[in-house]
Amino acid sequence: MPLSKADAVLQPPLTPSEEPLPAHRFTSSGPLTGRLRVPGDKSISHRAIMFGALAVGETRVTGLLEGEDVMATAAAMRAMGAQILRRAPDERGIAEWSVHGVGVGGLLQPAQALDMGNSGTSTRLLMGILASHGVTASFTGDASLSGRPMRRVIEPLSKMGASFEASLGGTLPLMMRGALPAVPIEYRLPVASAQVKSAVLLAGLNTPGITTVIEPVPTRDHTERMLRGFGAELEVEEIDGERVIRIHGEADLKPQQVEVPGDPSSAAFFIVAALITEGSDLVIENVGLNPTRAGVIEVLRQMGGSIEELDRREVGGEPVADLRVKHSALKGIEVDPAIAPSMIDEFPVLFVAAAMAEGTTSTSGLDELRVKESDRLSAMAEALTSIGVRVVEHDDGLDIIGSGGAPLRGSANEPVTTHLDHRIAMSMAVAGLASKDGVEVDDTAPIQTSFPNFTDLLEEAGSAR
Ligand SMILES: O=C(O)C1=C[C@@H](OP(=O)(O)O)[C@@H](O)[C@H](O)C1
Ligand SMILES: C=C(OP(=O)(O)O)C(=O)O
Repeated sequence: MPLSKADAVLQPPLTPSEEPLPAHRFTSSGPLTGRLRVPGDKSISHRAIMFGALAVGETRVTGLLEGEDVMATAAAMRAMGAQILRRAPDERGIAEWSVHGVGVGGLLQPAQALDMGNSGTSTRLLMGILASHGVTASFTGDASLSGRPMRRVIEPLSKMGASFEASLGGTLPLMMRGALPAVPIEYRLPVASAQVKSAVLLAGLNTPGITTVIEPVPTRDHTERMLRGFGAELEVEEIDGERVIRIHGEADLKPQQVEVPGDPSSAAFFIVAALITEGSDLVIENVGLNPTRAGVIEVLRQMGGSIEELDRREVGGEPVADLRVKHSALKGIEVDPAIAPSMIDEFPVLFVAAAMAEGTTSTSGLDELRVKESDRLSAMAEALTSIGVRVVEHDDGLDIIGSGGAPLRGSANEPVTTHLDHRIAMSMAVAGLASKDGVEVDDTAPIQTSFPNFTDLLEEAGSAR
């Protein structure tokens, strides 16, 4: 379908700005109350655009996260032939995205390097998709992404026949050539990573035969759920405590209507903000509660947090509920490392909850946090220490000695450093709510990657100035 002029002007610019925003001071101002909705799930939004671009026909998506990471995925899929546009919001204010796909195997060679901005998910999943397309593509990214490990996908995708030229150390910028036909493999994940799992499964989509991924530790399963929803033949079996996932290649994907639930990783900032701010009683609507993502709720409850699930239902094939969160006296616990994969992005804000708890919270088994947008263990240890929290950093975790509910000191003079990491910026903003002097965050621009209206929502909920 050709784009009408009206539709065309609704295509937002998809290239992220790398301009830092001025430092912002987050301070306490009162309880968080009322009701709010966080934006759509980032993992599901990336996949909705990617799978829509690989289906034949029009996929429509509501609730899409319009953050820079997802826009980087959309720009890349456009550059390889998919038509992607945003329709004007309806009377309820809901904007719908339309993706006209090219079919599995139908992506075109991009004319320019694919700029992945800050997004690991875009990079690794697209490398998987292109591994079984006969195209050459280059990937670039910002300073944070250019430091993140890509060998974890290069290794299995090379076994499938793709070839790569990466920077020394296996990082971006890199150039790859997909294999046509690629060869199916059976791959046991050496690291608990949904991105690596997804890269191999997506390469399997256009590969003759059956590609198998064995997952010793379960990670988020949106790829499996959504690929099935788009009509791929995919089986999941549990054998000797491991998940064995098989995808049948040369698949035909059928376009879908996707409704993206609210992102539990974004909701976590507001859950912790309400738990640590006296007098808070906040409802966060429409939060995705896929069991492979909901670990943070369980851990915060173990710490004594009052988090109630209202109106449990299904949205877009995912369990969802409204969460009612009340201020609670938290206590420190030892966090079971086995729960880490189901809350891997929530540790920075969990450390803030721990800083306000009574006693010590110990965490371990978190080596993966060192290879996210920043080294999140050292970034959070440095940031929390600088606002007066007692933190002990270990190789694979942090121990945090909580204040027992007493306000944190805050950053009177020096802003905290966010290292181009949205989750460090938002976690330290939440810490600001519980501080005497407020917390100054050096650069809030990275927040645009996953939660563009974070500061506005925090203000609306009553606690930011
Ligand atoms: O598959 C995904 O959508 C994601 C997987 C996780 O990364 P890893 O697979 O590197 O753990 C997570 O940290 C990231 O935010 C999103
Ligand atoms: C790790 C994250 O994302 P990505 O790997 O896609 O950059 C995140 O959002 O916390």
